[in-house]
Amino acid sequence: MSYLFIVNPVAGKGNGSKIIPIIKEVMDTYKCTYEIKITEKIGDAKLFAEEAKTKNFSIIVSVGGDGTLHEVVNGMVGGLQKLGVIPAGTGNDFARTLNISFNLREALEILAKKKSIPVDIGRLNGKHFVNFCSIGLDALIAQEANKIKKYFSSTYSYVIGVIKALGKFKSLKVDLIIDGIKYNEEIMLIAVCNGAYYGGGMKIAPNAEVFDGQFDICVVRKMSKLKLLFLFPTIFKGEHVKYKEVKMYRGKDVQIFSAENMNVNADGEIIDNRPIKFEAVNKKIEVIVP
Ligand SMILES: Nc1ncnc2c1ncn2[C@@H]1O[C@H](COP(=O)(O)OP(=O)(O)OP(=O)(O)O)[C@@H](O)[C@H]1O
Repeated sequence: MSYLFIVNPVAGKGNGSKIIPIIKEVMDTYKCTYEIKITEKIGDAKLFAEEAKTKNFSIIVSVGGDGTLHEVVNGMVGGLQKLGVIPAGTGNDFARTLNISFNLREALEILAKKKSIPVDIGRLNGKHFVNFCSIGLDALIAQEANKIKKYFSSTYSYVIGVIKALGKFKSLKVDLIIDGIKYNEEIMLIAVCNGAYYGGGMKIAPNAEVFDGQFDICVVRKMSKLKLLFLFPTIFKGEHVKYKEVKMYRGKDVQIFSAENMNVNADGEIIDNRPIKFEAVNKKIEVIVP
């Protein structure tokens, strides 16, 4: 049983590189065989995970944040290896959903114990995502937050992103089709969630389960920007669902059409993608969990 650690050294403002001696120490203690590969640029994590599919590794470990994990999963999907998640990024929302400890030594010990469960992932026009995808105000917030998140905490970057994006954003008219049922909506944002958290700990889909084969879909309908400012802090505890403008749906196939331009925020990375068609893929990846 051999581990491949794919380490993003710049994740979490440099957390990724600090963890390497701890990986060696814990893996040696548990007498595990392992290899460490360090990413140098965007795309490396996906490439390393893809290459590992034909090699003798049984567990591929993403050491970084949700962006690194997104790449690793896209590289390893279709292979036989299990996935390990070491939360060394700024947000680490998927690790939060899976209850993986943010204490790196504890997270490594979880890996060494090798207990695993099958989890769902999402597919967007042939590519995959682990945690969520969103459109609307949310994608604009991520764009703004990404510009500054190297310098500030993820929550602070997110809040600044909200304020900047609110200044620019106009609501979007969309056709939302969930499992064949069409809803005409005018929205501020739609989040299609596999996991419960996004944005560094915001509980956007409080009842989401990663093994039910379905997405939890959060639709925030058109509202005044002032009201939205009051709504945002309530997402941290999942209390936004009490607002009448917030509607939660559940479904396996989700399509979104709009005459207007839509960017998609996929696990925190912005992609321009049309048509937008999400598909929940049930129990696609075996993940090491506590
Ligand atoms: N050596 C590198 N130099 C610069 N960027 C890199 C390097 N290796 C990987 N990357 C890119 O860094 C980006 C950010 O990584 P990641 O999302 O894992 O960390 P984070 O932003 O700190 O965490 P989170 O997404 O949980 O907030 C990813 O898009 C990844 O492709």
